[in-house]
Amino acid sequence: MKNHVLQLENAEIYQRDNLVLSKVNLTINKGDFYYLIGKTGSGKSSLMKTLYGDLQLQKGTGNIVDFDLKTLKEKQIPFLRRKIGIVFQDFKLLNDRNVFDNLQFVLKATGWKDKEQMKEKIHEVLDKVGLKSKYFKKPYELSGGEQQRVAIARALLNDPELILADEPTGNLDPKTSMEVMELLNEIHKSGKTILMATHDYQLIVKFKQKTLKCEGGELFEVAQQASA
Ligand SMILES: Nc1ncnc2c1ncn2[C@@H]1O[C@H](COP(=O)(O)OP(=O)(O)OP(=O)(O)O)[C@@H](O)[C@H]1O
Repeated sequence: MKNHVLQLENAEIYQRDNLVLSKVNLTINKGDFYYLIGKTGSGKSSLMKTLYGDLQLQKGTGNIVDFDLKTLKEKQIPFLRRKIGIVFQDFKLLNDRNVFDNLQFVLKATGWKDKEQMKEKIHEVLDKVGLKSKYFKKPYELSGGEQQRVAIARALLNDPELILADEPTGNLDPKTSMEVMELLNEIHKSGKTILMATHDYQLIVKFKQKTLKCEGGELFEVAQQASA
């Protein structure tokens, strides 16, 4: 039985005409947690963007949650994004609506219709991130850590096969970063697969996981406590 949710073989990652990473070979299996580290400009975000269909995979092969990245068409991208949860550094919540409506917006956009089922799902994911009582708050009424928890709840809505987190603690202070990391760790332990780009070596040392590094235009696995 196929066990991987992501597989790249001899992939080349481009930003326009610039080759950012070459010879990328990567397999992420169900239940894995990988950090993605590397100096600024080394290609972490470019790799992430390729994985969620924001950049086209031009060379090599790539398969993510059963989508072929090489032949991925614009109209398939929303379907790909239903099967992966994405968490960004800057949360990307809609400030003109409350937490509940932020989450309902995503459910409606991904095909949910039944109001009761949506309500149940929203309360379930908010409960998971410890924010059940704050569903009526607007994002700007929440702390940075709480906003990131909402973004994580949003990523969980469609029970994703893979969570891609691009610097999820990048805008948070060290204590809040630890709390968000503990949450991601819990989510991982509940069976989710996670790939997380980060600069935060304190987190990497405290929460040891397998680690990939972008360096010199290539990607490779490193020992767990490596520093940049
Ligand atoms: N939109 C873009 N157009 C052209 N080149 C880009 C674009 N975005 C990034 N690049 C270039 O691609 C390379 C990799 O950048 P990328 O953002 O993937 O690095 P990163 O490791 O995520 O850096 P950071 O840690 O600062 O976020 C850099 O040389 C960068 O200048």
